[in-house]
Amino acid sequence: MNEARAEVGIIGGSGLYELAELENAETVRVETPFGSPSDDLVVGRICGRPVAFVPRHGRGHRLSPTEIPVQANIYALKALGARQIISISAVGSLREEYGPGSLVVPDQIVDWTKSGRPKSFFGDGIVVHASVADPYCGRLREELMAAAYSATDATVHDSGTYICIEGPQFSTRAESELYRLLKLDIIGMTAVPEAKLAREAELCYSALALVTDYDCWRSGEEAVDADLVTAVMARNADAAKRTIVRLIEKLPADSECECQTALAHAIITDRAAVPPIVRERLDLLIGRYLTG
Ligand SMILES: CSC[C@H]1O[C@H](OP(=O)(O)O)[C@H](O)[C@@H]1O
Ligand SMILES: Nc1ncnc2[nH]cnc12
Repeated sequence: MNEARAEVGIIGGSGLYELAELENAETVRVETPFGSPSDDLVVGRICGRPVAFVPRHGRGHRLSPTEIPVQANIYALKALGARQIISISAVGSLREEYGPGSLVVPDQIVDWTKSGRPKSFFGDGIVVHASVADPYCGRLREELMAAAYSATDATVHDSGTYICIEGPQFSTRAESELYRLLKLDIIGMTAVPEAKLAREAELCYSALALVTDYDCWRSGEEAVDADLVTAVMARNADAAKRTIVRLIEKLPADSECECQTALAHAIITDRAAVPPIVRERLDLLIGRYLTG
């Protein structure tokens, strides 16, 4: 296993494929029992704190939301030592008040994915039922909001439900209207299974969502397309980067959190029945719960 080289992991989304703020940056290739991450990771320092970065779609945006090796990305960040993850995403808005250019720190997720993306590290002889009632870390959300307020002039929304669709197509107008009727706030294609796997890996996980568009529900507005998302992200990526730097600058060094014991009451399988090969594969994630 790799040495602990990161405290914080950053997952970059559409429009955020590099993090120039990382000092003494070094590229590292990490292999995991769940395959290769989206791309090489970069480890370095921000405000003296060790940080690892991975672009979830790969450099050059080669991976569709369905193709992202999310298990490998989360596992690789944990293997490098990260205990907290900040996810950066472009999202569409389903509400008038969440205008393009604003930032949202979501607090809930609705999973509307359909392809059967791998959503758990577990199975093959071990059953783990983690709670994702609150899929984002409350403590890290507070830190992230404070950082966004103080480091940017953008409007920051302190809550929002993110509906994760399968993609890669954007929604139909009827779908977009349906999501609005359901009182959902923002829409994207990547929060699932990322948030769920971070919880299974007992990592604190919070997201900074950058609103790029009004999807296709708003009359008088062009329906979203990829070029629009890219253009708005190009204008707003700096706000995300400033927020990350401020967050890391202020982040307490010893943040104890319940996310870090999320599986303490989640493993239902008789420990004696867990196959040795599964034990070995999951050692980094749950080895401490399988001893004895
Ligand atoms: C480029 S538009 C659609 C694309 O953007 C969002 O990605 P991410 O969450 O990684 O910023 C959305 O989920 C889609 O993957
Ligand atoms: N309208 C939208 N739908 C899904 N994903 C998005 N990412 C950015 N805008 C989006």
